[in-house]
Amino acid sequence: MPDTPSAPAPVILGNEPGSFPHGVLAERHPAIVRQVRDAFPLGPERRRALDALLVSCADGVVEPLPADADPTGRDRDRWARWGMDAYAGRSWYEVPWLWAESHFYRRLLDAFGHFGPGPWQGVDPFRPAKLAELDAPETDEELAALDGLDALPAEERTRALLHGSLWGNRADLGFRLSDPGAATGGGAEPLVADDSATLWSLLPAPAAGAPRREPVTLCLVADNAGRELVPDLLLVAHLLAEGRVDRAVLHVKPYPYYVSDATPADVLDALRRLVAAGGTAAGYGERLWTALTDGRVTVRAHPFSCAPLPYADMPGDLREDFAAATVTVLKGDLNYRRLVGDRWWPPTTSFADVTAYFPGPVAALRTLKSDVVTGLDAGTVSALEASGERRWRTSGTHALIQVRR
Ligand SMILES: O=P(O)(O)OC[C@H]1O[C@](O)(CO)[C@@H](O)[C@@H]1O
Repeated sequence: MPDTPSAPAPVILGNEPGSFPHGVLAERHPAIVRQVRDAFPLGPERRRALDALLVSCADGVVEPLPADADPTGRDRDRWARWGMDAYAGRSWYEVPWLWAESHFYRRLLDAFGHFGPGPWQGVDPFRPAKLAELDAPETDEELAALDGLDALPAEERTRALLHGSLWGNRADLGFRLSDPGAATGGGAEPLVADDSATLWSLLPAPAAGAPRREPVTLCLVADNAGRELVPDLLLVAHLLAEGRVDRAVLHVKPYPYYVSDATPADVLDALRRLVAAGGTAAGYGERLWTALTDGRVTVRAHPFSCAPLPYADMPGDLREDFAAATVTVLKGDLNYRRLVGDRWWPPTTSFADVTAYFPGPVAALRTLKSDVVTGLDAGTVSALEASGERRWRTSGTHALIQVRR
């Protein structure tokens, strides 16, 4: 029996040296700043801004967004609503870890000049790494392997594409920065929760000759670009082709975020990659291209997708989007943190209870890359604890499929 929480668990902070969140703030963030600094021929002003961010990461406090951080002024208002007034002046390590990480990326883009005006306005500082991943031989191999799918029975093909999308979440560039081995470990890794049968009960394959039913809409809240987004797109194309889904809304980030998170530009890159791949992959790519042009698939980049807050705080228009979907599938670790709240839940806490606020059926497809987890049964937790694998929560070697109808 899952445990119903009697009160919210403590929010995860990054203030404990030696903990995973502390390492992200103290080590990963400076490494990301240096990577961006080295990847572009930035002028002195931008380099100074990035160096100032490095100093701030080491021992600084959260500062209000400067007046020139956002030419439209709208983003400053948003950050005010998202907690800036409460957190400005406090240490990066003492505010919620989710907030600190999310805000770091906003500051990094600022320092880089992404919000302009200037030559780097609109440029994605992570694009070189994203494109390298999309062009890697491993991507060719993964796409060529799709040719073998046609021989599989329909249900196995669907399962293979779901698992491709799930484990594609291990391909996360920010993750690899500090743990290069983690994303490449071979072999099928164990699922710690698998509600895929519930997912398919929400998206059944239409039986031949069955009466027309209500249109089925899938909301897919994407995570990383490149080798995660490609299998996400394949899954969407497949569900459309099978008639399990009539329409799909793909949510991506409005600006570069958490190194490899997908933006609209990344959707185009991935789609072009599919279409150019030939074979079965190109067939999926072309189907998706058509579905985008006829409106069955739409792409949305909502500002809240880059908010430093849990989905429980989502605004009304986004709530309506999710409420209109037959099911919303959230990809990846960060979306999971935002879905269940980035808290020290006991792992057996009921997933259904902590997502009860979500405006409709919701599914999480996630590899475990941070401490938060819910919805595990007690036996699974004991087995994980007994396995001697200290980092099962954070190493990306385990995954889950959780669904709340
Ligand atoms: O790409 P994903 O699966 O959302 O994972 C990103 C994860 O990486 C981190 O930045 C560090 O692990 C987490 O904060 C975040 O949850």
